[in-house]
Amino acid sequence: MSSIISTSGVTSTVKKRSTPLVEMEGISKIYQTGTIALQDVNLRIPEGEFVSFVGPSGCGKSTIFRLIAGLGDPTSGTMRLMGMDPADARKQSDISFVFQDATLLPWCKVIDNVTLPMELRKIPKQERIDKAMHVLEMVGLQDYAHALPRQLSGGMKMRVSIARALASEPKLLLMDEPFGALDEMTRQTLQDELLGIWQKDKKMTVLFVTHNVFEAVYLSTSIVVMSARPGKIAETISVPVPFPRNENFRTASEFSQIVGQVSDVLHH
Ligand SMILES: Nc1ncnc2c1ncn2[C@@H]1O[C@H](COP(=O)(O)OP(=O)(O)OP(=O)(O)O)[C@@H](O)[C@H]1O
Repeated sequence: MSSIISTSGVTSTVKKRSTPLVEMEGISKIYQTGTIALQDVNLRIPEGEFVSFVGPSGCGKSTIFRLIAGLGDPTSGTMRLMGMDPADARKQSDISFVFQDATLLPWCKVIDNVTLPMELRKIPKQERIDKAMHVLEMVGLQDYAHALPRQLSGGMKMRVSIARALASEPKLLLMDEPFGALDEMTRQTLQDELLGIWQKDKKMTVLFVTHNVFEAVYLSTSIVVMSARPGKIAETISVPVPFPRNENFRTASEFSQIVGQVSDVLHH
């Protein structure tokens, strides 16, 4: 089991020898308003991990994602993606985003929503349709390719959003509270589907923001627990439980023990 990462000043063991997919060293971000969103963040995430970020509102989770995606620069510190300068890495490989709001274009059919980013990147029409149908099948929506978003439930809309993100075969998938607006049953179904997709493609790394500690423990190989004002990594907790995980894990003593461990760090 590879593990990650570090907390401010303390770097934990990285058993995997390959270049980390995401590497942050002494990253700070101060917005123009003077808010110190991140202070001295050190992070090393090997390829193929599923890492969740939890922490109080405003601790800088989305800021970390924005820096990785290139939506703004750090105030200080160094960052490398896939062992490269971030701008070069972003040109070479895809980084996809999924947000809490599925952000589908309401007047476009499901398939057109999924193919749109590929169209913008000038991928030939037949190729983008083939890829879109493939990812829609992965999320079980192949029969809804020609439906409009308003004909779908909240969970189905999120599946379309995930399919759209997967269509470009990203090396890195950033998910910012994707299941936050869904009911518990739908959320759990989508968690299992997402894990199934991630396991099929061992090279895709997923970074996942959630406020739900149970969700973080169920999904992740490691959990980055953050603290606020200023935003820092309080601790990184490994979840050394093999995949595939299923309902039995949710009721296992190991599960509640790790939930307790994460909650303890969150509340201190
Ligand atoms: N564009 C911005 N300009 C100024 N301050 C900002 C900006 N974006 C975020 N902040 C501030 O930076 C801090 C970190 O915000 P961020 O959105 O990264 O936190 P978060 O952990 O994702 O929060 P939440 O869990 O509520 O989504 C907050 O205090 C926020 O108000």
